[in-house]
Amino acid sequence: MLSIANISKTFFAGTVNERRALVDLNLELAEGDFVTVIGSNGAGKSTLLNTISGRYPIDAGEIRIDGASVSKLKEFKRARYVGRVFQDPMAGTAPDLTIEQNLALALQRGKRRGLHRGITKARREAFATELESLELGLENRLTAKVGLLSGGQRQALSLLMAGFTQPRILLLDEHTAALDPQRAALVTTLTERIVSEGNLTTLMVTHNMEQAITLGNRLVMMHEGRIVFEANAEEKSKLTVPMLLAEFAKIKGASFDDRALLA
Ligand SMILES: Nc1ncnc2c1ncn2[C@@H]1O[C@H](COP(=O)(O)OP(=O)(O)OP(=O)(O)O)[C@@H](O)[C@H]1O
Repeated sequence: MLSIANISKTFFAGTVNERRALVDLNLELAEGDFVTVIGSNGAGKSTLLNTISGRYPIDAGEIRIDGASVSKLKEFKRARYVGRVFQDPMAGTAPDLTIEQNLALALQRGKRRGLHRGITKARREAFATELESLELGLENRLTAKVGLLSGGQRQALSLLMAGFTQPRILLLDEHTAALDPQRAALVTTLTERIVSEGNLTTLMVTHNMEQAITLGNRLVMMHEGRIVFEANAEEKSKLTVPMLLAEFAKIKGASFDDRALLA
């Protein structure tokens, strides 16, 4: 479904600031796979997501979605395949639009043709039902500007919107990291629900090893632009945090004060 073959990405190539963010990386996702991605700081996790979304062009290799190469497609053209929720709660929603306007935009993006833009009574009711499931009281605030919401509320809304668009790939980039533990737990539960209800093929970057083990059916560990450890569904079901730490310790040069180890 998503095929990443021998991709490389170097920033500032040939200068003193050269950074090899991805090095000949390969990853295949089957339909419905939910892969958690962990790794040291600067391992290339965000860059991997950014190359899939088209934010950064790759230097070499190929990215295919459903067999078709998207390597040369611009970010806005890939947006119809790719849903994304970032660490920054401010990034996924439009602050000056109301909750219902944000939801309507997301819905429109999912069904590209033959959809009128208006917010009908029926649609407003459908939005309210969806929002009710978040248990954040947002169903009563459909006409409130999204900029007024808390970080956790915005993240929950971003996820709901990503689910609406039925993306071929959902990219989650530390999307619970900026939230307090209670809100992070809520957004984590919502993530599981939206991914499983939509059978969404998902890549989720996290620094939280417990979360990386609990969520999804596969896990990959990155270091210096490469995948250095992988666990399939069966292996993952037996994984523990100490086992992951042991894998991490095998990596030459990985530092023990890395955030990834402390999460
Ligand atoms: N836009 C950019 N310009 C220059 N260098 C970049 C850019 N984005 C990433 N890099 C570099 O590429 C490497 C990989 O960075 P990336 O952000 O992908 O790592 P990460 O695994 O997501 O790290 P973290 O866990 O710290 O967020 C790093 O050396 C980083 O400095």
